[in-house]
Amino acid sequence: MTAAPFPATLAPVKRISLWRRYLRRPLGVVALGVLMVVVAAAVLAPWLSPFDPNLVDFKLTHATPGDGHPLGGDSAGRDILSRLLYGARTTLFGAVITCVAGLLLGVPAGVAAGYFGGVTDRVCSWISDALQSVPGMIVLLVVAAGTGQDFAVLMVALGIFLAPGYYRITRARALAVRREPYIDAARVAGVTNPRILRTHMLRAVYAPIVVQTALTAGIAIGMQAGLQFLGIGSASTPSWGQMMNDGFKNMLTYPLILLWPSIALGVTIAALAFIGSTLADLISVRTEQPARRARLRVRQALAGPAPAPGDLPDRVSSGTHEHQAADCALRIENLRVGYATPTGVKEVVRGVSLDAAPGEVLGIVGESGSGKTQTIFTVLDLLPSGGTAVADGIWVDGREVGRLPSAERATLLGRSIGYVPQEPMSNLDPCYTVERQLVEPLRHVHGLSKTAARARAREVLVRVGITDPDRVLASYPHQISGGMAQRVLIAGAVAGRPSLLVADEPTTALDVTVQAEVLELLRELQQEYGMALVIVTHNFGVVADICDRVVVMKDGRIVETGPVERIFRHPEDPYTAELISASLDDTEGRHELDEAWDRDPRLDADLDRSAAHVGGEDDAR
Ligand SMILES: Nc1ncnc2c1ncn2[C@@H]1O[C@H](COP(=O)(O)OP(=O)(O)OP(=O)(O)O)[C@@H](O)[C@H]1O
Repeated sequence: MTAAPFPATLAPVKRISLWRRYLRRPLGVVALGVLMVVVAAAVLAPWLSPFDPNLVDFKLTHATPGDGHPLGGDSAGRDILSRLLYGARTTLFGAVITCVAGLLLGVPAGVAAGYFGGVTDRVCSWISDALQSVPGMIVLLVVAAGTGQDFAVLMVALGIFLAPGYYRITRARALAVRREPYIDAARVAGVTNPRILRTHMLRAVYAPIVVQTALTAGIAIGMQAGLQFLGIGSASTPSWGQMMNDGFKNMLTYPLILLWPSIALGVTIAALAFIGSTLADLISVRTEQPARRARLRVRQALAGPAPAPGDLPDRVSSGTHEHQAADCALRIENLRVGYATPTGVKEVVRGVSLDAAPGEVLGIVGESGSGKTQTIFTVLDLLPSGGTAVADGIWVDGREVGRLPSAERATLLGRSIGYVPQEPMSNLDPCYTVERQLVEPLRHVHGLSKTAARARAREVLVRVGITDPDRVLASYPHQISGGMAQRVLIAGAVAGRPSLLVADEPTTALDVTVQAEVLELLRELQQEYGMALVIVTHNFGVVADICDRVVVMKDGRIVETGPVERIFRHPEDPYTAELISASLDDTEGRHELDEAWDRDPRLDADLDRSAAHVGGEDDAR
C-alpha cells in the first residue's frame, strides 16, 4: 500500500527568547511590574520624596495620612512616605550585596565540586554543611557588634550564609552534566578545564541560578528587615525593618505606622517569589506539568475536523488493518500524538493505523524522528508529560483500552504487555540487585510468594540463556555486561507471560555479535509463548531477521506496510527502497535478506552501489 503524498517536514519550531516567553505569563508580568515600581522608587527616592526622611516635625508625631503627608508621620515626627522611599534604597542595596556575595562564593565552588569531584567536592561540601549548621542570626549579631554595625559588611556576611543554597544547586547540576558525552568530547578535543568550566558548565547551571537569585533576594530582604527590626544598622539610614520596629511599639494605638512598611516588605518579597516561580516554570527547573488548557488545545488540534473525501491527506489515517479488532494482540486506529510548543501544536504522529495478531512479529521501521517510539509509547501509556494522544481506538488483547483511565491502563503493563527498552543499563536501577528487580514485579503484579517469585525469576533467566543465574541474580547492574543486562530485561518482560511484547530498538546498544543472539532469543520466546512481538527499529536487517510484517514510517505517518518478503522484493515507496538500500551496508547474518538478494536483481544492484561506496564491503558477505 502506498500512502497519499503528504508534506515532507513538519513546520520548523522557532526558538523564542526567555524574555518573550516570560512576558506571556500574566502573574510573572505583574510581579515584575511590582518589582520595577519598587526599584524605580528606590532609584528616584531623592526626587520623589516630599521631605527629608530624617526631618523631625513634632506636629507630625503619630499623624494620620493627609495634610501633605499621604502616609502620615511616625512616632518621631518624620514623614512615613519619604522614609518608605529611602527605605526601599537600603533594602534593595542590601539584597544586591547579599546575592552577589552568595553567587561569587556558591557558584564557583558548586561548579568546581561537581566537575572535579574528589577532594574538591569533599572540602567544599564540608564547608557548605558547616555553614548551614551554624546559627546564622547569632553570628550576624556578633558580626554587627564587631564591625560597628557596618551595613555592607553585614549584608556580605548574610550572603556567605546564603551561599550554600547556590552551592547545592550548582553542584547537583554540574555533577549531572560532567558525565555528558559532550563534556568528554570537549576534553578529548583538548579544551582545558578552566575553559570547560567557563563555557559548558556555567551555561548548564545558568538557569537554576537565575531562579535561585530571585528566591535568595526575597530571603535576604526578609532577614535584613529582621536584623533592622532588632535595631541593627545606622539610626540615620531609613530602612523598612527600623520602620516596622517603630510601628510594632505603637501597634495597638497607631497601627498604620506598622502597616505601611509591612505592605512594602510583603509585596516586594511576594513579587520576587512569583518572579522566581515563573522563571522556574519557563526554564524547566520544575517537572513539566502542561496546563489543562494547553492539553485541551493539543487535543482539539489533533482531533481536528472529520476528513472529507479528497481532504488534506495529512488528516487521513495511514496504514492498514489485517485482522479483526477482537482477534488482535494490538490494534491502533488513526493515532495522532502532539506536543504544545510556544508556536503551536507540533504533531509527531499523524494518523497511524496498524495491527498485530497473536503469534505475529510486526516491525515498525523508519528513520530517526519518524514517530516510532511515540507510537509505541502511546500503547504503553508512557508518553512524556507534554505529549497528548488522540486515537479512534487502541486495542490490546482484543480489548479496547484507549479510553480506560490511566490507573487501569497501568495494570496492563507486566500482565498483557511486556516491554523491552533500548538502553538496558539505564533501565536497571544501579542501587538494587538483579534479583530484587526481577522478583519485585512478580510478587506485586502477579502475587507470587517470595520463594515462588525467585524460582520464576531464576527459571526465566535460564530460559533467556544465562548460564549462571544465581550469580546474576546476586549481581548489581554494573557487575554484568550490556548483553546480559538486555537478557535480564527480556526475562523481566516475559516473566509474566504477556500476550504482547513491545521491543524498542532492543539491539541498538549492543555489539554486533550480541545483537544477533538477542534477536534470535526474542524470536524463540515469541514462538514459545505465542506472543505478538512489535519491534521498533531503524534497521531493515533486523526486520529481515525476525519480522513477519513491516510498517514503514516517515514524518509521523505510515508510508508503506506489508509482509516482509513482499516489501523486500517490491518496495512500492521510494523511501522504503532507500531504507532497504541503506540497511544493506551495516547488517550481517540475515538469512531472509540474503535470500531476498539472491531472488531480487534490484536489491543486488543496490548492494553493488553500496559496496562501491564502502570499497570491498562485499568481501565481508
Ligand atoms: N517530549 C517531547 N516534546 C516534543 N517533541 C518530542 C518529544 N519527544 C519526542 N518528540 C518528537 O517526536 C518526534 C518523533 O520522536 P520518536 O522518538 O517517536 O522518533 P523515533 O522514530 O522513535 O526516532 P528514534 O529512533 O531516534 O528514537 C521527533 O521529532 C521528536 O523530536
